Amino acid sequence: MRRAGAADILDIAIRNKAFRGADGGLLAAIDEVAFAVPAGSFTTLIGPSGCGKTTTLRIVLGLDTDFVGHVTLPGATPRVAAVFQEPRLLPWRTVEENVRLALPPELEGTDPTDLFAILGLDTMRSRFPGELSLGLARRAALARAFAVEPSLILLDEPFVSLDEMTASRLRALLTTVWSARPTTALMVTHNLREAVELSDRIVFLTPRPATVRGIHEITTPRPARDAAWRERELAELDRLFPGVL
Ligand SMILES: Nc1ncnc2c1ncn2[C@@H]1O[C@H](COP(=O)(O)OP(=O)(O)OP(=O)(O)O)[C@@H](O)[C@H]1O
Repeated sequence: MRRAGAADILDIAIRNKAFRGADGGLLAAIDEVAFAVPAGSFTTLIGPSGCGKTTTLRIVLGLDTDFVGHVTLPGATPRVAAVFQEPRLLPWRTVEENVRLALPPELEGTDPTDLFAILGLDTMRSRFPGELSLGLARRAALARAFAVEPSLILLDEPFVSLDEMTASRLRALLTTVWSARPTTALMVTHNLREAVELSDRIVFLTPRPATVRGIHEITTPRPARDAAWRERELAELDRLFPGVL
């Protein structure tokens, strides 16, 4: 069951999610994953490979409705944007056209110049996706997601398969664009360093079938999260949640 509500938080309460295998048997993917993402916060979902993270995002997106539980989306008229591992840009459209085509009717004609500037895409507007590196294509996907002024943005491993320098630059750009256009955000990652750099809260999942192992709040302001702070935070998380590193 799925219902959209007027509350400003994202409320996820998945009580059970199973897949039917080719042999007809059931594979339990999620046992109980229940947590809230406060309005305007950045929450990260982290857990072992195959534990049910993408399944959770697909349920929140409404792409999978075959589960027990409920999801309440934030905003009086929820608008959800998603950024996937593959940028999923239309190859026959320019970067700017890709962004403009995603706009809902009420935002049609909105000038994306500021957004392109924040994301360092000013000179890429008339390029086609095939002319972009993976890092630039991911920036274009971020521009498209933020352009729709979402009440919720979902990010599924948006920095995976990038070299560390490109990923680090993209993380900084995400922080900048998210600060300029604050919205409720839920990201899935395998990378705990990335999670502590970006998040207000981290939700740790158990191996499949997923349950919430624990939730860690981070109150340190992002500009104060320097290398020394990050190492201390990671050590603390390893103490609280052994094996997460
Ligand atoms: N359509 C499907 N049919 C059958 N099983 C599926 C389907 N989608 C996912 N699964 C299984 O459900 C479990 C959870 O998958 P999911 O993709 O959500 O995990 P994940 O935590 O995102 O994994 P990863 O970290 O490797 O990306 C896995 O065992 C997966 O094989």
